[in-house]
Amino acid sequence: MEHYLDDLRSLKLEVYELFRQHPDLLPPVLEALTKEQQRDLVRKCMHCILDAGYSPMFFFNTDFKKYFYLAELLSMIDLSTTVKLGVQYSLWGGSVMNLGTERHRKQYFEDIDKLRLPGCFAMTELRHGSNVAALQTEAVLDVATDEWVINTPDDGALKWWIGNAAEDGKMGTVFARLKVPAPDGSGAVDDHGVHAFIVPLRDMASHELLPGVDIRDCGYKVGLNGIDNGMLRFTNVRVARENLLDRFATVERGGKYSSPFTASKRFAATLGELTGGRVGLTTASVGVLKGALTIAVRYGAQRQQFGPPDGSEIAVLDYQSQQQKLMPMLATCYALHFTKNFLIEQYVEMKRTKDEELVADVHSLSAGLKAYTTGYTASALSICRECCGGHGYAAVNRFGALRSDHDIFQTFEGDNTVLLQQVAAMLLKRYKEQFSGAPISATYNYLRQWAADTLPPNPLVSHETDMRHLRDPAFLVRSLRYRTARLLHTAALRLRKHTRRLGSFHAWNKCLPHLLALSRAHIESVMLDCFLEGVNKCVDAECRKALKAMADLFALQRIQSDIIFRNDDYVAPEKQKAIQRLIEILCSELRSVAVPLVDAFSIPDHILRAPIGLASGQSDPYSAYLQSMGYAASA
Ligand SMILES: CCCCCCCCCCCCC/C=C/C(=O)SCCNC(=O)CCNC(=O)[C@H](O)C(C)(C)COP(=O)(O)OP(=O)(O)OC[C@H]1O[C@@H](n2cnc3c(N)ncnc32)[C@H](O)[C@@H]1OP(=O)(O)O
Ligand SMILES: Cc1cc2nc3c(=O)[nH]c(=O)nc-3n(C[C@H](O)[C@H](O)[C@H](O)COP(=O)(O)OP(=O)(O)OC[C@H]3O[C@@H](n4cnc5c(N)ncnc54)[C@H](O)[C@@H]3O)c2cc1C
Repeated sequence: MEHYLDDLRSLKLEVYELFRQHPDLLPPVLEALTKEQQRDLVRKCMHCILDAGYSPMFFFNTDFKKYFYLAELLSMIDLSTTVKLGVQYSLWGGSVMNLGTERHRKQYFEDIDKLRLPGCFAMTELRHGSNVAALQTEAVLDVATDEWVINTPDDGALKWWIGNAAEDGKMGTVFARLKVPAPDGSGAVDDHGVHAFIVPLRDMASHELLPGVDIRDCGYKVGLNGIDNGMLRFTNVRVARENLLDRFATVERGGKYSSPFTASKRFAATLGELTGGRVGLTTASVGVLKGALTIAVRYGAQRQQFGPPDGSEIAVLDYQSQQQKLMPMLATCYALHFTKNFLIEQYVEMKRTKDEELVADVHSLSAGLKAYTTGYTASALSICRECCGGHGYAAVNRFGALRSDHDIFQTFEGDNTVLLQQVAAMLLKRYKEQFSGAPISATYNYLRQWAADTLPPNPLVSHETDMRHLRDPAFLVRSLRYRTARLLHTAALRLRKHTRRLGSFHAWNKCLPHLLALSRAHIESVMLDCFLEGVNKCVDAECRKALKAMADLFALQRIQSDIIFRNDDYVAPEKQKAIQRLIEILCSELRSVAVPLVDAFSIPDHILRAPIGLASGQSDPYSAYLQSMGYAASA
């Protein structure tokens, strides 16, 4: 394992060194580029990475840990480049490799890998984004010519937001309703639902749009303007029958459709292509969170404002308000660090075994963690900016660009609210299984003893205020599991009650806030488990002490802030007060090691590029900032 960590460390050093040698490729923060200039910069960045031998497709195909680590490394370099690479390799490349068969892999892998074949992942339409099953683009088989005829039936079916489409994409994986003649010869058409098709968009030589393909530019966005998102309309675009990505369903010459899977399993498999992108977005978002905290903690540790009448001014990080904003965030960042590593391990195992249970588990965990992480990072970016006061608002200190670019992480690759519901659905499914005696997979095995967990603790425990007890991992783990089990049990009861009267769809909607709370509770429970495993594996005593303090703070803050723990007297009032006191103590303790904890993210100054947050600025915090604003360097 140690050897592999060295491998990742050298990847980090090499990639960051690459950008030290090419500072011109780092997006400027002092001047606003047009979208065309940003797109050009992204193309140069991508080629620089590929020319240096970092082939994302090779990593994607052979070493997922490096692939996803590359996403984290690139996130503080430029999110447009990160996402554009993700579109090319995770989505366009991934869909061809994983929804297609050996024939498609042979035909396209090399050109996709070498960026000779820039491509798109055309799923979303104007009227449907989250609801993939309702997509309307159609692919009708013309039996006479043995071709699919791809059409956009109306404006609502215009493909929208498609990355790489407006300028660069030569081809795309287009998600369309597969329609073939009904086998009974009646002349009717069978609609087999959404499938994936390879559709050429532009001439390989002239780059002109092909007949029947109309592409418009989505124009300026809130951020990520280095990506050329486009709208696509197809008018009788003809592609060979072989262009159906036919790993999960086939159509023979003459139009016979067959699939070894049920429609739902086939749909799940098609959607499975999105899982890798969600893992990638999670790791990239953790990278942004680490960067934002590095800036805010370093700045807070040296920015002085006010002080006692008889003394000098103090660092703003010495104020409890600042500590209680940033230390729980630092703890959550470390929790997410360990959990995204767990997710990647699970993803690698899933790709190795193709185990159905694990596929479902990883779908749920990746959906939940992508939603949790990107939502947390989005709010953290605002809090970190605010913790830096006015100087956090200077473009040169990067919070603005990071916030604009990262914002959409909460929506694309699956809207967060929609994805969290996938977690609740999975938990309810496992909950029902446990009563039918079906095996419960690893991630959910704490549901096995949910009955015990949902019982309020005996009064001795709910009134226990001893610090050792409050920091006992058994208490912390059991509390978060109790919350999930309680929410799951009551959600199942409520759904059963309301379904009888409202039907399942409206019952689900009536319980939606409850279900979203259940999903978040589950994700936080998994995060604490991963965090404590990371603590136990840490060999350095000092480091382990700091990690344990953060793990305790992470869990205690969740217990302190969630009303459910007081509803059932799980935590009595005096225990709640003791928890609050302990949180303040832990924040104060962690403040003293906060800078080493963000230094440990080891984001070099030439990548961080925020003058108020540079490691080199710790002695004289203003010199780098003054220089960046055009003042001469201090002697
Ligand atoms: C080198 C650098 C690398 C960088 C890498 C980092 C970046 C990564 C890439 C970033 C790219 C960003 C650009 C953006 C691209 C996009 O946005 S692409 C489009 C994204 N769109 C979506 O995500 C659509 C979201 N909607 C859905 O996923 C589905 O519609 C749904 C909501 C999940 C399904 O809803 P519904 O129709 O109600 O069906 P269900 O009953 O819920 O599901 C049916 C069954 O399918 C299972 N399932 C669903 N999804 C998956 C999955 N992903 N994997 C496996 N299984 C799945 C679901 O559990 C159901 O199963 P059963 O219960 O057993 O029936
Ligand atoms: C910059 C950018 C790049 C993109 N790149 C691509 C790409 O390359 N390829 C591609 O195919 N797509 C891409 N997309 C589209 C993206 O995948 C969709 O925007 C996303 O899937 C959400 O769909 P939507 O925008 O239609 O929102 P909707 O699904 O309409 O959601 C709108 C609101 O309704 C809520 N909502 C929807 N359904 C429910 C529900 N069941 N329960 C509760 N609330 C609900 C959502 O939470 C959200 O707040 C991109 C989008 C952007 C902005």
